[in-house]
Amino acid sequence: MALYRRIPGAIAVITLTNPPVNALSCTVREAIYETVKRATADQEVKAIVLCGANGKFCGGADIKEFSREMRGPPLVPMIDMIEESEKPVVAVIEGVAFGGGLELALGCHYRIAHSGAQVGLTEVTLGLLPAAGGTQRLPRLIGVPAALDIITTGRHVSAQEAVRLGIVDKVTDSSAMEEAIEFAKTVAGEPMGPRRLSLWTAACPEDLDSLLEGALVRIRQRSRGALAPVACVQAVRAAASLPFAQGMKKEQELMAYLFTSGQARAMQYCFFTQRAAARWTTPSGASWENTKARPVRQAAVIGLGTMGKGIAVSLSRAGIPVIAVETEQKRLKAGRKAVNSMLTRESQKRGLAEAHLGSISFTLDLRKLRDTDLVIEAVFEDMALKKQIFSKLSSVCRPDALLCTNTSGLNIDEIASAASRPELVVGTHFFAPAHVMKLLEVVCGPRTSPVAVATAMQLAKRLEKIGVVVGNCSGFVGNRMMRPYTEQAYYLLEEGARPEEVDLVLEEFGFAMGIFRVMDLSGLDVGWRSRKELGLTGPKLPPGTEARSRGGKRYSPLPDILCESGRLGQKTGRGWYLYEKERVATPDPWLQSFLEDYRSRFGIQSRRVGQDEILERCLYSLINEGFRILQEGIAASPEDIDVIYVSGYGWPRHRGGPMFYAWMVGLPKVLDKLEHYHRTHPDIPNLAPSSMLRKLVARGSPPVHQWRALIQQHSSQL
Ligand SMILES: CCCCCCCCCCCCCC(=O)CC(=O)SCCNC(=O)CCNC(=O)[C@H](O)C(C)(C)COP(=O)(O)OP(=O)(O)OC[C@H]1O[C@@H](n2cnc3c(N)ncnc32)[C@H](O)[C@@H]1OP(=O)(O)O
Ligand SMILES: NC(=O)C1=CN([C@@H]2O[C@H](COP(=O)(O)OP(=O)(O)OC[C@H]3O[C@@H](n4cnc5c(N)ncnc54)[C@H](O)[C@@H]3O)[C@@H](O)[C@H]2O)C=CC1
Repeated sequence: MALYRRIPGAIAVITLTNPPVNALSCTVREAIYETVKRATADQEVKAIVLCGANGKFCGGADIKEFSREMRGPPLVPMIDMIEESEKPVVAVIEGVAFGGGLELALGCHYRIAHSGAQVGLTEVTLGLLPAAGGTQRLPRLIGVPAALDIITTGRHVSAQEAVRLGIVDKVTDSSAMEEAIEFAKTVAGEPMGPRRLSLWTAACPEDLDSLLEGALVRIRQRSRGALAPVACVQAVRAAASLPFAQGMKKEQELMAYLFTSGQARAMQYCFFTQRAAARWTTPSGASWENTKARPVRQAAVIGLGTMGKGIAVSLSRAGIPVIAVETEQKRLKAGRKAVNSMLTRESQKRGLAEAHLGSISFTLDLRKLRDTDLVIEAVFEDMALKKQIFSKLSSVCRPDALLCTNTSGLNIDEIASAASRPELVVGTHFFAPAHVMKLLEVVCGPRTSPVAVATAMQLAKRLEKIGVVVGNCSGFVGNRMMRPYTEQAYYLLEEGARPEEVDLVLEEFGFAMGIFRVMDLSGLDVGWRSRKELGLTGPKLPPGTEARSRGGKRYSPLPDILCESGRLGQKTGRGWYLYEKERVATPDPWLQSFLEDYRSRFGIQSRRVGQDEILERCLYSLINEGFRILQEGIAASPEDIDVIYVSGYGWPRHRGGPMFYAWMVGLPKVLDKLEHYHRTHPDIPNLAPSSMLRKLVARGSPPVHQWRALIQQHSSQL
C-alpha cells in the first residue's frame, strides 16, 4: 500500500509500504493513485514528498505479477499523473530505486538520494525493457549515450554517479527524507512545466547511428541472441528521434513483444531460482531455517595457485582476515605479489579504502592456523596430498574449525576420512577466476554436518556469491554435467566437424565461448590431469587398451594426443586453435590435417555434421546427465542445476538454465532426439535417455517447479 500523512509546512508525505522492497504491486499502484489524487486535491498541500518504507524507495514492478493476469491501474498513466501535478513531487531515494521504481522517480519533479542509495533500470536483466517511460525519460534527462549504457546493461548506479550524471538532483549523507521535506518547501508554488521530463528533448550526439551500432556490437559480444537489450536500443533510438508520445508508443510495442517471450520467462525464472537456492534442506530435516552458521572471524587458504589467490582476495574483500599458506618460499613470494596486486586493483575498481579489506598474512607454517575458524584448501587435485593436508589440519586447527576443500570433483567423504572431525569437512567449490565468478557449489558429503553446510552457505553470502548445496559424486553437479558435453564435442570432431563449427553453434546459442575456446583458455592439461588420475590415459592405463574405447564404451583420445604433443591451449600458443596474436583464436590448418589423418588411421568416414546435430548432441547429453543427477539426489531440484549453470558455466541467462531449456524445448522432443542419437551411436556412453526424463514425459511434461515433488528420491543426498 501507500501511506498518506500531512506534516507541517503544507507537505503531504506518501510512503510506499510493501516489504521487503516496496514493489509496485497492484495494491501499491492503487494506493499511489489514490494518495496522489488526494494530495493534489487538498488545497492546503503545497508540495508532495514520495518515499519508501524501511529505507528502500522501490524495487520496481512486482515481478511475481508478470506471470499472472495483470490487474489494477497501469504504471504509465500513474506516472504521467504525477508528472502532470502542478504541485512539486519530490522523490526520496533511499536504498534502491530499480526498474519501475526509478521510472516512478523520473516522473517526479525532483529526486533527492541518500549517499548509500543505488538506482538503475534493471528490466533488461529480466528480459524486458523499462516500459513505464524509462526509455523515454532517462535519455531526455541525462542524454542518449549515458542512458543507453544504463538501459542496455541494467547496471546498478551509485548515488554519487547518479548525481554526476544528473539522474538525481542532490545526494546527502544525512537524512534524505529531511532534506527532501526542506527542499519541497522551497520549490512549492513554482511552475512545474520545466521539470517535466516528457517535455524535454534528449541530448543526442551527431553520430547517433554509430553510437547505437556500437551498443549492438557490445550486446552481441555480451549476450548473443538476447532480445531485450536489442529492444532497449530501439527504444532509445525512438527517444532520440521521436516526440515523447510517439516514443512511448514505441516503448509499449517493444514491451508487448518482450513481455510474453520465452526469454523474459527464462530470465525471471533465473531471478527467483537464484534466491531460492539459499533455502537449502537436507534429508535429515536440517535446513537454512533451523541451522545456525558459525561465525567466521578469521580464515585461511592453503595453496596460492590459480584458485587460492582468487579465494584469498574474495575473503579479504568481504573484510575477513586471511592467512595464506604455501609450500615453498618462491611460490609464497609469487603468491603474495599476485594477491597484493589483485587487491590493489580491486580496491581501486570498487573505490574501497584498503582499510575495508581483511588483512592477508603469508606463511609457510601450517601451525599458524591454530586460531582460524575456517580453512579452504586449494592445493593440486591430488587425493593423497589433500588427505595428508586434512590430517595435518586436524592436529593444528581448533577442533571446531570448518575444513573446506576446493576440489573440483574428488570424493569429499574420502578427503573427510583423513580428518579427525569429518562432520566439519565440506566442499567449497569456487569457479575460476574465484574473485569474479559468482557460483559456489557447497558440497555436502555423507558425514558433513548441517552446521558445516550452514556456515559454507553463509560464507557464500558474505562473499557476494551464490551458494548452491549439492551432493557428493565425481564432478558434483556442474563438472559432472560438463563431461558428456565435452565428450560429445570430441566425438563430433572425430566424425567430421571442425572446432570452429562446434564453437560457432554454441556461441550462436548464447554461450560467450564455445567449448573448444573454453578449453584452450583454461588449459587442456586440466582435463588431461584428471583423465590420468582416473586411469583413462597415461601411465595408469592398462597396456593393450584400445585407443578409442574404455570399459566397452567409446572414448576419444583426441584431447590426450593434443596434450602429449604440447598443445595445451592459449598458454602454449596452440591447442584446438592457433594463438599467434595473444588470445586471438584462429583455426589451425595443422589441426585440420591432423584430424584427417586421425580419421583415416581409425577408418572413420568423415561427414558434414549439421548445426542442429551439433547443438542437440552437446546440449541434450548435458541435460540428460542433469536428469540422472536429479534421479540420484545429487541436486535438490532442477532449479539448483539451472542456477549452477547460469552463474558458473556461462549458460545464457535468457535460456534459463539447462533443465528449464529442456522444458521449453519440450521434454518429448529431448527424449526423442536422445533416443535417436543413442540408436545411431550406441557405443557413446550416457546417450541413453535417463529414466527420470522418461518418467516426466510419461507424466505429461509438467513445468519445472513441479519436478521436485515427482522425484521422490529415496536415496537423495539432499
Ligand atoms: C500482451 C502483453 C502486453 C504487455 C504489456 C505489459 C505491460 C506491463 C507493464 C509493466 C511496465 C512495468 C515496467 C516495470 O516497471 C518493470 C520493472 O520494474 S521490472 C522490476 C525491476 N526491478 C528489479 O529488477 C529489482 C529486482 N530486485 C532486486 O534486484 C533485489 O531484490 C533488491 C536489490 C531490490 C534487494 O536485494 P536484497 O536485499 O538482496 O533482497 P532479495 O533480492 O533477496 O529480495 C528479497 C525478496 O524480495 C523479492 N523481490 C525483490 N524484488 C522484487 C520485485 N521487484 N518484485 C517481486 N519480488 C521482489 C525477492 O524475490 C526476494 O524474495 P524471495 O522470496 O527470496 O524470492
Ligand atoms: N583451476 C581451476 O580452474 C579450478 C581448480 N579447482 C580446484 O582447486 C584446486 C587448486 O587448483 P589450482 O589453483 O588450479 O591449482 P594450482 O596448481 O594453480 O595451485 C596449487 C597450489 O597449491 C600449492 N600447494 C601444493 N601443495 C601444497 C601444500 N602442501 N601446502 C601449501 N600449498 C601447497 C602449490 O604450490 C600451488 O601454488 C584443485 O583441487 C583444483 O581441482 C576448482 C575449480 C576450478
